[in-house]
Amino acid sequence: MKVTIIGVGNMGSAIIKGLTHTQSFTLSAMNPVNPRVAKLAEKLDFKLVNTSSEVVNLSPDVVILTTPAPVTAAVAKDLAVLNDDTIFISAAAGITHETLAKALPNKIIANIIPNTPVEVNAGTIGLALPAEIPAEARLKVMTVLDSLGDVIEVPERQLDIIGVVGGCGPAFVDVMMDAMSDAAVKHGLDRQTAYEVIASMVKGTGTLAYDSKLAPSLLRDQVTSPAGTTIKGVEALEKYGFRYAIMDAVNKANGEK
Ligand SMILES: NC(=O)C1=CN([C@@H]2O[C@H](COP(=O)(O)OP(=O)(O)OC[C@H]3O[C@@H](n4cnc5c(N)ncnc54)[C@H](OP(=O)(O)O)[C@@H]3O)[C@@H](O)[C@H]2O)C=CC1
Ligand SMILES: O=C(O)[C@@H]1CCC=N1
Repeated sequence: MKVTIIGVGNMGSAIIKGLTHTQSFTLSAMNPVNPRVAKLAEKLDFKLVNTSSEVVNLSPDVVILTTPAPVTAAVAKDLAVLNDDTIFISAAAGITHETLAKALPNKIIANIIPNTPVEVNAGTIGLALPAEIPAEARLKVMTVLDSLGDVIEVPERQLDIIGVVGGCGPAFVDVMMDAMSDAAVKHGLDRQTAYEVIASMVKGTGTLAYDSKLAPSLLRDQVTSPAGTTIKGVEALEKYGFRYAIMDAVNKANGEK
C-alpha cells in the first residue's frame, strides 16, 4: 500500500518511523523545503516532495495529514485533485470531519488522534470513521493504523478528549518522569540509570493496567503495603494536590478556561 504523509514535523516523523519499522508500506511524504526533513528522508529512504502538485504523481492509496491544525483544511483542499479512491486520514486536532469533507468532496476521510509512541509502534490512536465507509476502505485504514499501536474507535465527538488524555498525555507523563529522575539523582542514582528505571517502570505500569483492565486505584492499593513506604509517598502527592494538578491539566488542555 502506498502511504503519503503530509507535514513531517513531530507527529509526521513519528508516524513515518513507526510505518518504516513494519516494512509493509511504500512511504512518501510532502513538506515545504526543510533540511531537517530532507535528512530524515535520506536516512529512512522515503520519497520526499515539497509541493501538493507533486503528491499527485505519487498516486497514494492513503494520505495522512499531519500538518499544523490551522493550515490543514487549506492543505487538504490542494489535495482534492487526487483520485477519489484515495483515503485521507487526518491527525489534525480539532479539525472536524465536516470541515475536511468540504475541502475534500467525494473522498473517504478518517479522523484520528495519535500520540508520539506511534514512533515505536506503541501508540494510542483515537479513530472516528464515517458511518458509511466501505469495508475495503475501512480495512486499508485499519491496516495502516493497527501497525502503529492500539486503535480505539469512537464517535467523532469523543476525539477531542481522547486527544487530551491520549495525545497530550505523554507530555504529562514525561513531566512526571523528569521530576522523578531529578529526585532519584538527588538521592544518588546517575542520570541514565534513573531514566532507564523510570521509563521501564512507566512502561510496565501501563502494560499491567492495560492487560489486567483493573482500575488504577486498585493497582495502587496493591503497591501500598501497610505502614510501608509507598503510602507515605502517596500522602505527599495528596498534600501537594497531584491528582487535581492532573485533572486540571486535562481540563486546560481540553480548552477549559
Ligand atoms: N505532536 C503530537 O503529539 C500530536 C500532534 N497532532 C497533530 O499533528 C499535527 C502536527 O503537529 P506536530 O507534528 O506536533 O507539529 P510540528 O510543527 O512539529 O509539525 C508540522 C509539520 O508540518 C509542516 N508544514 C507546515 N505547513 C505545511 C504545509 N502547508 N504543507 C505541508 N507541510 C506543512 C511543517 O513544516 P516546517 O517545519 O518545515 O515548517 C512541519 O514539518 C497537528 O495538526 C496536531 O494537532 C495530533 C496528535 C498528537
Ligand atoms: O499539543 C497539541 O496540540 C497536539 C495535539 C495532541 C498532542 N499534541
